[in-house]
Amino acid sequence: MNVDIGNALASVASPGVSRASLERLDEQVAAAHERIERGMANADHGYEALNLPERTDPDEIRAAVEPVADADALITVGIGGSSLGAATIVNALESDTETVFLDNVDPEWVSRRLDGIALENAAINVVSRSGTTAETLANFLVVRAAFEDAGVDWTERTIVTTGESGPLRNLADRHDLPSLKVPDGVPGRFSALSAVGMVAAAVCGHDLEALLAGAAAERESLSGSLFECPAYAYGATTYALDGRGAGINAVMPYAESLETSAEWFAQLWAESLGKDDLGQTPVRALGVTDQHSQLQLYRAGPRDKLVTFVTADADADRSIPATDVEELAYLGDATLGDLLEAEFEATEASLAAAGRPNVRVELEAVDEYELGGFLYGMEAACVLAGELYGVNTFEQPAVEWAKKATRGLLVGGEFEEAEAVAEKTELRVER
Ligand SMILES: O=P(O)(O)OC[C@H]1O[C@H](O)[C@H](O)[C@@H](O)[C@@H]1O
Repeated sequence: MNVDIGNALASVASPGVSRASLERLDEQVAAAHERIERGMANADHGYEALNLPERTDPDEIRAAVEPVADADALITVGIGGSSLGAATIVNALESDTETVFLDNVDPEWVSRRLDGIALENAAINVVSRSGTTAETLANFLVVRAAFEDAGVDWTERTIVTTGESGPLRNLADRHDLPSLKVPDGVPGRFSALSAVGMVAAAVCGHDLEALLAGAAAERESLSGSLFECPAYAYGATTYALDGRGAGINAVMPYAESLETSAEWFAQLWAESLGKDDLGQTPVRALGVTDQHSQLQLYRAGPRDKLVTFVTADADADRSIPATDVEELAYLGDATLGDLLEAEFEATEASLAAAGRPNVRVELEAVDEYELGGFLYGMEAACVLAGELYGVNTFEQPAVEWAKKATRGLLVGGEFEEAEAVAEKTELRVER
């Protein structure tokens, strides 16, 4: 990936960061890079994620999915980092395999998605690092029962990706299911370039080697200077802008195929950096659609946000038919791709003209190689930002309270968190 941070400079935007400030910040980037390189060399927890291009074995993944390589449909059961990386890759690329990601427990939605799939030749990709995540286990039990009700042997259609122990590992062992191990030392949100994110890609027939090659190329670009490394340029610029008031980062891909990547980025950024009262709030947006939705706020609302445009050269285009409607004649000489490109450039310039900081992240295409580079690059940007914030990038203790409250509400027992639910302060306004 390449980045263009020109519209984040103080000469363009407020808040903005001066080139001199970036040059001073570059000294911290160099020190952070040394820590990152050390962490990678030692395979330390979290930093190990940046070793995945060398650690992930595509042959091992393909061998595990071989029994279901012919699947017409793939149901991925996981949540958070155990779903979003896979969904980003699969939703970005074309495949004949119908894919469903069950990462919520909304009963109507789960039923509608399941009822819409012919289970006879479908496969189940169940993913959970801990093997204990309530939503994933609940959905897996529901999906398994649906297979049984359809008379389909789920044990012949299920791939498990989980840790060395836990309920899912026990299930895989008990039924001798094809299984893969989540990589040690890699938090879920950083695991897209491992079996966690790539089993789904393998079933869909995507090029795993190209994904990893793109990531490896991004790995090679990591250097001690933000002026030489796109990932660090992005991580350092977002950190500097947050420190100057841009506490919100709206990620706005100009490609429908990259919409899910904004959801993946939101977890990566929020769960890694949202600690110690610090962190930048990711907002998911989509170009051109949000030009007719959120752009008003981005251009004329509070000066508290950065817009991250993600662009990719599309390989397919489509002409806009000529029309005799005079007001629309200007469209008839263009293609949809021309219109999308013009709208992106106009929106980018519109924000710059209003002094609103924005950054461009450029992919040369939406293909496995570029996707691998983007996933790796944003992960490296996040690791760098975490070093600059001085937070523990790789843990997420704040998500545990709600889990305990949920357990307490469902099973009772000694969960003070559940008692807090009963003590909610109310001020109801009813029709
Ligand atoms: O992979 P699992 O153990 O099922 O965890 C799935 C997700 O839930 C956890 O609560 C964390 O918030 C995420 O970082 C993680 O990716």
